[in-house]
Amino acid sequence: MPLLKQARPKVLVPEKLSPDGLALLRSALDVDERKGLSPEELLEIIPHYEALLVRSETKVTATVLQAAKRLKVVARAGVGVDNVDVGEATKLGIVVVNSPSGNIGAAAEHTIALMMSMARKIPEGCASLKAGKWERSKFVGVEVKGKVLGIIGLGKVGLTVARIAKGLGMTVNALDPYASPAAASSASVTLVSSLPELLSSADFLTIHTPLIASTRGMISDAELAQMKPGARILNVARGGTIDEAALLKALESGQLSGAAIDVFTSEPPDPESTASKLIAHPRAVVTPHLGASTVEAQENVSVDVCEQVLDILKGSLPRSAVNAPLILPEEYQKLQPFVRLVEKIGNLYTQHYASLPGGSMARNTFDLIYQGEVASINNTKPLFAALIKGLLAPITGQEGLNINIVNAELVARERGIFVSEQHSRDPHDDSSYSSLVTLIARPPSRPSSRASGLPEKSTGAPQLQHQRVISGTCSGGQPLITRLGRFEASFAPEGTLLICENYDSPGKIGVVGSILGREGVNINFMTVAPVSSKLSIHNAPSDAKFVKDGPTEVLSDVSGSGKTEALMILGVDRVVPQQTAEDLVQEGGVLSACAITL
Ligand SMILES: NC(=O)c1ccc[n+]([C@@H]2O[C@H](COP(=O)([O-])OP(=O)(O)OC[C@H]3O[C@@H](n4cnc5c(N)ncnc54)[C@H](O)[C@@H]3O)[C@@H](O)[C@H]2O)c1
Ligand SMILES: O=C(O)[C@H](O)COP(=O)(O)O
Repeated sequence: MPLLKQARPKVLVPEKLSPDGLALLRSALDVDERKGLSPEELLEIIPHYEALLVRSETKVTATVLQAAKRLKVVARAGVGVDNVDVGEATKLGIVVVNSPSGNIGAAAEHTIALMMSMARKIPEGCASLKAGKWERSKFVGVEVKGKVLGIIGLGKVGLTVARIAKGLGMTVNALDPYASPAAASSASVTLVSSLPELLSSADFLTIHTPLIASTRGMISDAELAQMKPGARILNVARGGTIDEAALLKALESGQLSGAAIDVFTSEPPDPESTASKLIAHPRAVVTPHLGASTVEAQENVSVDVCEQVLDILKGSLPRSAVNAPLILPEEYQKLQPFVRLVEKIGNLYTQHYASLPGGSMARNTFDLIYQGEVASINNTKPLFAALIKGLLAPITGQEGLNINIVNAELVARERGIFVSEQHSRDPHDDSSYSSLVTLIARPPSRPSSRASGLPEKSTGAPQLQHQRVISGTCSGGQPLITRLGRFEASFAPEGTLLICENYDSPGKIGVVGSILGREGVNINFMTVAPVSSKLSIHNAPSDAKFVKDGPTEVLSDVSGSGKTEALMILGVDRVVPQQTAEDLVQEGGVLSACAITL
């Protein structure tokens, strides 16, 4: 029989990307280069892809992201992610990565190239000569040496521009409320405290900020009027930071001697737009968003983001995620087994306790307690995300599967789930394990259960409600459940399990086995979990902790029957029908039977 070939993840590349990065992808993924897609075509094909690689042209809108059913990552081969709806991607659990430093040098050199071109009228001289003319006196320029360069945004590109400009003999002033004074001073840049101060001192003004609320339209009529008459302006950052109509007016009036622009509010500009009039102005030096267009920069950004795409599709964390927390690879290695454990604990919680009176989501406030070695992990975001995923996966289907460190907090907030994470390095009571993770569901307080509209039904057994606790550890890198409610357990949370609560009496196993056998359900393994003699959980809301409890008999006889209870956990080979679970209670005499799949 021919072997079924497993489908490889698919990557859509709708823009020109350097082949160096794409070559890395081809070993593991199907790379689909589809340049020139219309927005409608993109929307139509995006459901087939696990990854999308773009530059600044493709508009990755909320509609595109919502249509992308399998998308795990949007990779921006460059810096600016303003063409990606990062908020929507976060909601959907799609990681957005970029290449924050691959094209800094290219953008800075392009800025300097435009400044020199504008100062020395290179484009005009070149065009004139190509037109067969020899016009020398018409193209007299100015020198930059000894002039003042004003920089708005002293980030990676801004600082690189500043260093080159210093080398050209310029004085450099900068405005950036978040810039490091040490970095500015080491580049001999004077940080000024206000925009008017920067504008009035600059012979050349250059913008190197992202396009955000505080920078949109930051240079308009009023600001241009504050500049020295005859000053020159540059924008190699983002269209929209300078008001194009105001800039055109300032060029026409002669307030500005020149403008050098690489980026526009709409790209490519509409032929009827103000931007197109600006482009046509004789004292404007313009390029079609070429700041990052060097062979070197394109290789850098392509390799950078393609490596990250591979990481994400392998299940690791990328190094430059725009919407995910930074977790170092070595820390992640340590976390990984516990991520699986916590997800299993959450999943087990919902499936097991949802079958009890009151239902799982009657409780929405949890304590997640890390004890022993695991408590030394500081960045527990992946564990938090795993818990939310585990809790919700059994009741939300596809949405549950899409929960990850990108959107876990948002999802938890939207669903009103509160988790208090607690670290305790003190040795825990069960010292046979080096690490222990415990989930405790707090009983709903009266006002909040009313507010949530999910009142918990009384089971007539308040002690049971107080024992919604699951503990686990990692043994040989594999998850192991060590406590389920009042019972001291030891089972791997894998596959289909039947969890039966019963009185610990001879012959019970045989009865259960024969009922299951009658239904064609095979038992793979069985383990009995006695009532724990060691631990109990006190219901302290904010500082839940383990304490030694009273005499064992009190715990063993929570039902008040005088008999000893135990939990029987059976690993079975197929899903157990609800009717069979009911038969186990009716005919088999077990107290409760709950079938779960982990
Ligand atoms: N034209 C191109 O091809 C090209 C190439 C690379 C980068 N870029 C663009 O250049 C810009 C800068 O890139 P970067 O890598 O230096 O980014 P960066 O994040 O390193 O630097 C941006 C700086 O702007 C500062 N800033 C933010 N708001 C500000 C405000 N209101 N006033 C003053 N400063 C403010 C920040 O503090 C930061 O220091 C981005 O918009 C990027 O997309 C364009
Ligand atoms: O933000 C960036 O990295 C630049 O604007 C480059 O854009 P590009 O990849 O479309 O050239």
